[in-house]
Amino acid sequence: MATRGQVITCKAAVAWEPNKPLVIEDVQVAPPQAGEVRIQILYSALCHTDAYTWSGKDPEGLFPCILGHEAAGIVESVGEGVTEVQPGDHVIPCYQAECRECKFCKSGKTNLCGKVRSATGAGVMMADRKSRFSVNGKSIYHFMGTSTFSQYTVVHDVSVAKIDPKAPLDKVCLLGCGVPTGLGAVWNTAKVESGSIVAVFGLGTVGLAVAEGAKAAGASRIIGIDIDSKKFDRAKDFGVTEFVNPKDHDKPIQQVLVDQTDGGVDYSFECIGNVSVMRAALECCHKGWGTSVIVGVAASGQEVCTRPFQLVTGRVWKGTAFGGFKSRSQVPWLVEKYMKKEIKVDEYITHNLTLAEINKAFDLMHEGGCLRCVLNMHA
Ligand SMILES: NC(=O)c1ccc[n+]([C@@H]2O[C@H](COP(=O)([O-])OP(=O)(O)OC[C@H]3O[C@@H](n4cnc5c(N)ncnc54)[C@H](O)[C@@H]3O)[C@@H](O)[C@H]2O)c1
Ligand SMILES: N[C@@H](CCC(=O)N[C@@H](CSCO)C(=O)NCC(=O)O)C(=O)O
Ligand SMILES: [Zn+2]
Ligand SMILES: [Zn+2]
Repeated sequence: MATRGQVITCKAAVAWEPNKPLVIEDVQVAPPQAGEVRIQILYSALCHTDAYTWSGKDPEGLFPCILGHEAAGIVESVGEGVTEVQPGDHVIPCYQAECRECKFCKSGKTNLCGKVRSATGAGVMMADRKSRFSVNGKSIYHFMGTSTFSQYTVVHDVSVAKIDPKAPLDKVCLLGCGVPTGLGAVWNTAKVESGSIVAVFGLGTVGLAVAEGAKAAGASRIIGIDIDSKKFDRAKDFGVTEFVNPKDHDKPIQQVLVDQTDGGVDYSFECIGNVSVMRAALECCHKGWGTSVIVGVAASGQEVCTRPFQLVTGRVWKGTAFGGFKSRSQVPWLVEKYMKKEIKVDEYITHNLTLAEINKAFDLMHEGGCLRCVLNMHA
């Protein structure tokens, strides 16, 4: 390829400062070093976590940076020693790496991987602790090891899932974050059994994917909780069987749910990032066995609390990152499930815009009607 080994200048949305509009810049993207992969990003969706870091509330947020972590593209070139992907491969960048060698990967107990986490948290690449992005010589930080709001990005080889080239990249880009997170929270983290009563707090993409996963797992009731009643009609298509708006009740929402479910739900999922709701989600669980899974990402300085008695009496509090899925191994499997129409993806896409329209896409995210907005990165 003509660009192999060369610096590529391309368009990217740069977050120069928290909360200031992203700026489409000509960005220089350095060639991949050993163990790295340069990807042409074709489609990138926006996730609530991008907005969270952009807002300045993420303790790991670094500026200037290139956000974005839910995307799909084609490998442009690879660095020395990269064997599992080659130029032309269709891939999904994975913010949760999978090296298959570290203590975490070998534990059999978690999907977290320790190999590159310190570098991705510091916005740099492992090899030299430097960024591959710059604008007129000024270094720009990476984000979550993916930085997909750029036409080209560089990621670690342990952070790339090779997928079926027949899969439509404008759709399967969603399998980089929100949909797997919700499905996996149910299937891997909670392990919901058939007949269970499930409560889902927050009916955005992640909450709807929880509902979809719970329906597939055979849940008998799936109660959707959201402060926006307009969410319910759409939620029914994803498996939600009942809807509760906390604003319609004087009692705390946990009490409302306990009353409606003969003592509490079997499983609850917090898909908002609000620590008060996290508490409610735990406390609406059934005494003795109810399990609550935290999926939402809360702002710096926020802490969860409850009476320890809630746990003493058998409720279990858990959290999940990327739904517990092993990224490189299982993202291709999720793509296959989509191709066989076993999981929804298209249904989560409510808007399609271009990279140049990225600020409008973030505005849409804060409106109730938007689930996922997919950006065409080269239109
Ligand atoms: N753990 C992970 O790996 C992971 C992965 C992806 C996203 N996330 C996080 O999951 C959360 C949800 O993401 P999303 O993209 O679905 O977000 P979203 O903004 O689309 O959805 C959130 C929903 O919560 C509702 N809501 C807000 N406040 C509420 C309240 N007090 N009570 C009830 N409902 C309320 C909103 O109306 C909205 O429907 C975010 O915090 C995101 O950062 C975590
Ligand atoms: N940097 C934040 C934490 C953000 C966070 O929890 N990220 C989730 C993925 S959200 C995707 O939309 C995650 O996977 N966390 C595990 C990890 O980052 O290793 C903070 O510090 O609060
Ligand atoms: Zn995300
Ligand atoms: Zn690992």
